[in-house]
This record gives sequence, structure tokens and C-alpha cells, in this order.
Amino acid sequence: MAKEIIRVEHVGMKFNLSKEKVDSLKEYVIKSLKRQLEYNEFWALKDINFTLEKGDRLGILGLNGAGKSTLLKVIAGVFKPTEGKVYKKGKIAPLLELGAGFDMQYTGAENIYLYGAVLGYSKKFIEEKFDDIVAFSELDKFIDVPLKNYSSGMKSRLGFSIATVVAPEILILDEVLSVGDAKFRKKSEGKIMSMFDKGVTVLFVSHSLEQVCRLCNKAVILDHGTIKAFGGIEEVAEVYRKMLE
Ligand SMILES: Nc1ncnc2c1ncn2[C@@H]1O[C@H](COP(=O)(O)OP(=O)(O)OP(=O)(O)O)[C@@H](O)[C@H]1O
Repeated sequence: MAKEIIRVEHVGMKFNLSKEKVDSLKEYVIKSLKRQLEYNEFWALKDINFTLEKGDRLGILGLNGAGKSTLLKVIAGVFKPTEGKVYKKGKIAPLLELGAGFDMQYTGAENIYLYGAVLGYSKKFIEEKFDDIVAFSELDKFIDVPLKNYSSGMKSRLGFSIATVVAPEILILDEVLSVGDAKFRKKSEGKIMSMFDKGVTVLFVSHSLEQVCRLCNKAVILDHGTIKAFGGIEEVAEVYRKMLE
């Protein structure tokens, strides 16, 4: 029997959007103390339900603002859902906003430890993998330079190399296959493919239907925070094509 690895049950995510413009932290604190802040409730996800089995590769489709990144963040554990629950088995490698945990004042080497800790790696594990991370990122010459002097592509390369050094059971990809220059993109896609071959379960957001059809066996379409279709890639791709017409 296929092994269930992720179960998303009745997940809802609510954000509070401020009704007025607040220009500074001071203004925010004062208005907050005077209880002058008003919010609009906004549900980015509503009653999301699905399960994935080991080795499934789910493409997440939908227009801008449909809730795709929010769903990945809820599954990765970055956001706690307002409602419902996510059950998951195994180690997760979240490739979300690569390098969101970086500190620009620190060097590349220091950030490997910092970002590794953010991703939950032990110091010993990072020490063992340090050389592999630097080699994959091809940033040897710059590894002792502060990150503020890196280009955005260099930062993404370092982030990708740190996040993919683990052998995860679940891989979460938010449009990260467009990281770096063409050469690094090819190399990063190769690395992801080798993880696919090892039977990892994948959740993958991309605006390219062609890429989703090529890489995934299942897909889900999100529309204003709800599931419009879920199932085998071919049937869902057909629904999505009609939606885009
Ligand atoms: N931290 C937040 N606070 C308030 N609203 C948020 C927050 N994060 C996301 N949202 C809102 O939730 C909705 C869904 O956003 P999300 O980033 O998940 O969409 P998406 O489908 O990934 O879009 P895109 O294709 O543009 O990346 C949007 O309306 C967005 O404004």
C-alpha cells in the first residue's frame, strides 16, 4: 500500500490587513495602544484538504495571489494555520524565500552557519557539510566577504546550496528553479532531479504549466484560496488551460 506522507486537513489561513496607512513603528505603537488600529480580515486559504503519498510530486497552480506560497509556508511550518492541521512524516527541505534568514553584515561562511541553524541543522552537520556547500555554490573566492557585497544571484546560489545539502523526505520548492544564471539553473535543476530519483515527495509552485507537466504527477489549482481542482497532472492541466483561455 502506498505510504501517506502529507495530510492537509481543513486548513484555513487568515491575515489581518491594516485599514489605514501607518508610517512608522512609533505611530503603530501609539495607535495600537489607543486601539485606533482597524483591520480587515482576509482569508488567503479556506478549507484546504488533500493527501500526498511517498514519491508524489504535486504542482501547485493558480493566478497571482491565489494562495500558493501561503500554502507552502503552512506546510513548511513557517505559518501556523488559523484553522485545520497539517500532518507530515519525515525531514522537510523548504526552498522558499532562499536566504530569507541571511544577515547581510556577516560573511558567506558565517551565513552558512546562521542559515543552516534557521533550517534546523546541527552545528556538527554544518561543519561536516561546509565544504560541499561552498563547492556547490561556487563562491569559494567570496566566502569570507560580507553578504552585502554579493549580487542577488550569488545570495540565491548560497541559499540554494545550503537548503539542498540535506537528504529530505519532503522537498518544498517555491519558484526556485529560476535561481542564479543559466549555468547555475541547469546545475540546480540537476540536483533537484537527483532528489526526485531518490523518491522524495515534492510540492512545487511554478507559473510554468510546461514545467509542472514535465516534473509532476499530480497537481492542484488554487483559486482565491480554495481548491478548484486536484488530481492527476493531465486532467488538472486541462482544467487550468481552460481557466487561462
Ligand atoms: N504575511 C501576509 N500578510 C498579509 N497578507 C498576506 C501575507 N502573505 C500573503 N498575503 C496575502 O495572501 C494572498 C495569497 O498570497 P500568496 O503569496 O500565497 O499568493 P500566490 O498564489 O503565491 O501569488 P503569486 O503567484 O503572486 O506568488 C495575497 O492576497 C496576499 O496579499
